[in-house]
Amino acid sequence: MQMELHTGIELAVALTRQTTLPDLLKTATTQLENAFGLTRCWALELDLSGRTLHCSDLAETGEFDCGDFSHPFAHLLQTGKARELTRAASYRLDHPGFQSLMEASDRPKSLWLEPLKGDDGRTLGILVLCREASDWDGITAQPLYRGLLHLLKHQWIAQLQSRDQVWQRRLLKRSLDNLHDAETLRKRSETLARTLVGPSESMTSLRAQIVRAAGSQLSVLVQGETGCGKDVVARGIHELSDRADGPMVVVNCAAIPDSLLESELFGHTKGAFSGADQAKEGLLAQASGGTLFLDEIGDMPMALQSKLLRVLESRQFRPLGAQKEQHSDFRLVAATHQPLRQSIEDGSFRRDLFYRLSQFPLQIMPLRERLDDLEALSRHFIRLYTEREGAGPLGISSHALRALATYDFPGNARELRNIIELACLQTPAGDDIQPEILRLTDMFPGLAGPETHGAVACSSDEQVVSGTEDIRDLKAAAQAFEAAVIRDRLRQYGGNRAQAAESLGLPKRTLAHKCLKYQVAES
Ligand SMILES: Nc1ncnc2c1ncn2[C@@H]1O[C@H](COP(=O)(O)OP(=O)(O)OP(=O)(O)O)[C@@H](O)[C@H]1O
Repeated sequence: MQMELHTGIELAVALTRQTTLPDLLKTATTQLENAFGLTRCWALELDLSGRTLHCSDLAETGEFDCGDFSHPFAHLLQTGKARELTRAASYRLDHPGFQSLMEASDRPKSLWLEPLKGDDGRTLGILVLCREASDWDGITAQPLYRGLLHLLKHQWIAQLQSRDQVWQRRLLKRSLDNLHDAETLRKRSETLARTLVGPSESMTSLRAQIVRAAGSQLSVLVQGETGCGKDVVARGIHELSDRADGPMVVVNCAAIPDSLLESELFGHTKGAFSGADQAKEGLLAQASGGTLFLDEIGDMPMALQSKLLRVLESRQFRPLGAQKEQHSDFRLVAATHQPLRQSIEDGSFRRDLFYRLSQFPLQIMPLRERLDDLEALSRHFIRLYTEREGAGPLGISSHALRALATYDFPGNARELRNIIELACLQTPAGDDIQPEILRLTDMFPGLAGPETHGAVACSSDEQVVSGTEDIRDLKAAAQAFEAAVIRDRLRQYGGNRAQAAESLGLPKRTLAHKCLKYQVAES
């Protein structure tokens, strides 16, 4: 009796010391084997779904489907009653997992199958006791056996509960993290909405994408018609990124002559070419730690595209005339109003560079397709005007907003801004902008869409001459004519600037400049 008590206490201490369920089951089965002279003891654990018993000691075959009655455990779980199984009976069961359990137990003469349930009736699993004798009552009736089982069940439940708690804590943490992410996303989108204005669905979704893009290091390609806000988007990405304290270097690839673009980007050593009397750091190097914004990337010459691709792959580059390569840790944002896929087909843009640039593609819808943004944008531009000029109109009338909504804004938000600023100039401080002040069609008639083409916008000499009596401002009329011709020519060549420029006897860059100036969209 004394001995049994001593053994019982030792076993209990060993069981209560285990901190994981596998350790607990391992300790319990070893103790049962030692204390009762078993040849083997197995613990099978019921999984959370309650459909499968697992025996981790039987690596590959240790899974027992609770609905499969070709092994004895399904029946045992159903009845909930412990029972003996003889070696002879075991041969009749052809379940492969059960047969490997028998093999691993050296085919004992008798098995005792003991289902284990918690006090709440929840089934925990099964103990399988193996032995060369059939006298199970001699063991199962012992207080030590009953006591051990009781303690095992208690500890088993404690382990499951702590596993549940860990799981719950993890779930809670994950939900909190998600909530936190969503909250951060919402706050950043709100901040962005102060500079990238517009309540439309497409603007709201664009802001959310910008916040996501800003949180990554992926190269971003911003596409959209001229004047639709690509520059604002690029700045938003930089300012919301963890590089916000670093530089944002902006390069307009269309504005720098081809011959200079490479040395501007890569920099050069002293004497690298005639005229290079000073070494100059390139824009790639200046952008290190920050963001490099390559605007109008579609205008980058082919030879430079290959070099840029190499830089993007390694962030290494060699200034002109230099022996050594340099490293620059910049994040790239590129933008274009050109349909780059078309340029790839035409052979004027590298496909591999396109894919490198557009790891995170962003598309800005033209203003005419998101008229929901008109009012907010107009008020935003009025506010900017009054802040800058110190005075100006109070707002804009609903009639004026309706008038704006009838216009198709080929120059997008930039054109709206110009229209609003001109209207601000003509509206007395404290008044609202009225529709008659808005110069939607007469600033650049050629830009206002086919239905508003006036005489000046037509390309026929006769019509131009016949419309001259209306002209009050020769410079504006000449510009309008120029814009209309460019617009028509671009239409004729399906938006291909190179062909349009050639047909007008203009360098491509001059045409690009004029398109920017007159807000001429490609098609
Ligand atoms: N959603 C917007 N919210 C506030 N301002 C905007 C928005 N979109 C454009 N703007 C304003 O419109 C003008 C033109 O925008 P931006 O220069 O970003 O256009 P872009 O697409 O880069 O033009 P381009 O094709 O000529 O490079 C800027 O004054 C800019 O601040």
